[in-house]
Amino acid sequence: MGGESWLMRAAIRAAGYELGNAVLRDVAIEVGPGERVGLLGPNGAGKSTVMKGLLGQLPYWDADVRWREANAVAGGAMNGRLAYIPEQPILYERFTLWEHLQLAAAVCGISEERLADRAEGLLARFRLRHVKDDYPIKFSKGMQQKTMLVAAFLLEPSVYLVDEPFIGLDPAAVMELLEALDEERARGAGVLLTTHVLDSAERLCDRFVLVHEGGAAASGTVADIRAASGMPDGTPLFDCFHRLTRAASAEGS
Ligand SMILES: Nc1ncnc2c1ncn2[C@@H]1O[C@H](COP(=O)(O)OP(=O)(O)OP(=O)(O)O)[C@@H](O)[C@H]1O
Repeated sequence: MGGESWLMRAAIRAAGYELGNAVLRDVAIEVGPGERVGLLGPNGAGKSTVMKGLLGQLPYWDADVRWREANAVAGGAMNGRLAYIPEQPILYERFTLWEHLQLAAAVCGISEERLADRAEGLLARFRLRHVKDDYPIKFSKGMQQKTMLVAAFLLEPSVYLVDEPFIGLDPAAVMELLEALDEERARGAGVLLTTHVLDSAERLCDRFVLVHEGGAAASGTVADIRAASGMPDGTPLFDCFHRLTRAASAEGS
């Protein structure tokens, strides 16, 4: 995978929206070059909270996040390593699509030349070239999501954090997204994605972290998840997920 050698390891002790009030405890996530890791869990389990914490957007984040490079370990420094593709587009009313890309480039230290070089291809790929001087606030929801995709792919990060990629995009756009992610994986990027579409997750991801009621219910390959759920070989992830979340809810009640 592009000769890259690094590993992101996040050990989250506690995280939440008010200091001392944890909505998430004891969740560990690892992503390496070329890997696709699925962060799964029911509504309210804490998936978006993990993403926000990794991005430094949580008031309460007691976690140890390390990047292991070939021969060194770096703590915390996320700049330029992560790109976030949110489920709900984050857009500025007064900025055109091109200005959104200029802003993303400026924040991440990408030169105007690099922006011009890379953005045109991405706009063409996601079929947005004809609206690059229009205001995304007036776009359809799917076009707004694609605006977020272009901004993220522009950055060429180590890890893509992708929140629910299969909702809101049309099937062609989902294919384009998956192809673009595959090209980035070939470059050496990793992907951490959240989704409720478990059959797609099973097909696409190498490993999984299943969060439930603010904790890790299981993690590993699909075989590990099957073993943790006590289900036989060949059982779809969907059934393992239900077995595990029901068992955890029953224990908690
Ligand atoms: N801004 C916020 N302020 C306070 N609590 C929040 C906030 N956002 C989320 N929470 C709480 O944190 C917990 C985890 O929410 P989170 O959004 O991480 O879940 P999720 O797994 O992403 O759910 P979904 O699948 O519905 O998107 C929930 O109990 C939720 O109510």
